[in-house]
Amino acid sequence: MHTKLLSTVVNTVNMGIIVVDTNAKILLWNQWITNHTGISEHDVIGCDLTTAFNEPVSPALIKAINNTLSYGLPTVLSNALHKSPLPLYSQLNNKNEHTLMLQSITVSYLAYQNNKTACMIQVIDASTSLKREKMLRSHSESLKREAITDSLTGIYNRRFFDDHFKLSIHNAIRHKQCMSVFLIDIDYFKQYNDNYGHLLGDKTLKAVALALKQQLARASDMIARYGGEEFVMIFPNFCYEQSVHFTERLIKAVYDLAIPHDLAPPHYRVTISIGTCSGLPSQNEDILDLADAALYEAKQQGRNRSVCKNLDETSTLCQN
Ligand SMILES: Nc1nc2c(ncn2[C@@H]2O[C@H](COP(=O)(O)OP(=O)(O)OP(=O)(O)O)[C@@H](O)[C@H]2O)c(=O)[nH]1
Repeated sequence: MHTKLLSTVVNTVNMGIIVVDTNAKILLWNQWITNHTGISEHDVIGCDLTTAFNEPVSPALIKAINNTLSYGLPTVLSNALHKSPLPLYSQLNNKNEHTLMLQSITVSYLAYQNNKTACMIQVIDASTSLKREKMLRSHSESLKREAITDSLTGIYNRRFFDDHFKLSIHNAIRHKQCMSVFLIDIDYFKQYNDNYGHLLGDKTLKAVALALKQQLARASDMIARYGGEEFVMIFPNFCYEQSVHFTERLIKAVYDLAIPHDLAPPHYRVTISIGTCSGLPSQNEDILDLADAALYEAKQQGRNRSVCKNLDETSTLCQN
């Protein structure tokens, strides 16, 4: 009665069980293994494990069995290193396509009646847990990405900028390298929204963000949405003279989008103003505050222009 119950359990359990003797001859082969090989227990009892399957068994598993039998200790085959030690198929129909099952295998030492010893191979289908793990990893990566991305424009958001800015200042001071900060603001954007509506305003914000982003050439350069219709760029190892030339490119890139703006004289199209500050920073706020002051000056001077400040010489250059 008890033996029958045990046999039912062994053949119902949702895992593969193979037991081999000290000569690697098969003593037990449960229904799960049959389901995933198409080979019945009856055909393999007494056969050598290496010949029971019609395909090769991984040498790592043979080694694990030998080790377990020699030292009486269990062995776990990591499924990161050994994906499919046994020729098992999740769905036998797929056998022709050779989609082997991903497996987690544990080899255990068995000591039973009259000092007999054997080795039990337990197999779990790791495909589902690996798939779940992969899904969770990709979900957590996309959550991380979302947390630092501005949902409207797809560029980095203010949160990312705040962290990145601190790190950039730290690196610039540490390596004694100049850096540049650019604050970029769309001109007369309130009037644009009032005249064309919020939806078109959003579309224009996206177009401007993309045009600005396309000007970035180095992986180390960063653009983020600073707030509303304002953007910020941080360029490490980028000095005053370079930033002066670069602002010209930014202004032209947005001007060339040729987005009509009937309430923005004298060009009557969407333009930007830029305030920049470059040099070797000393304190976090200095460089950003100076870029902000430069942006204010650019607005005061008529917009569609940049004002560039040099932190090292505290000189200012205005361009239009
Ligand atoms: N469509 C849209 N508008 C936004 C968004 N965020 C901020 N704005 C608008 O941007 C406008 C900014 O207006 P202001 O700060 O007065 O600046 P401005 O009209 O561009 O004037 P200047 O900067 O002086 O040229 C406001 O009308 C905000 O509602 C957004 O996500 N979408």
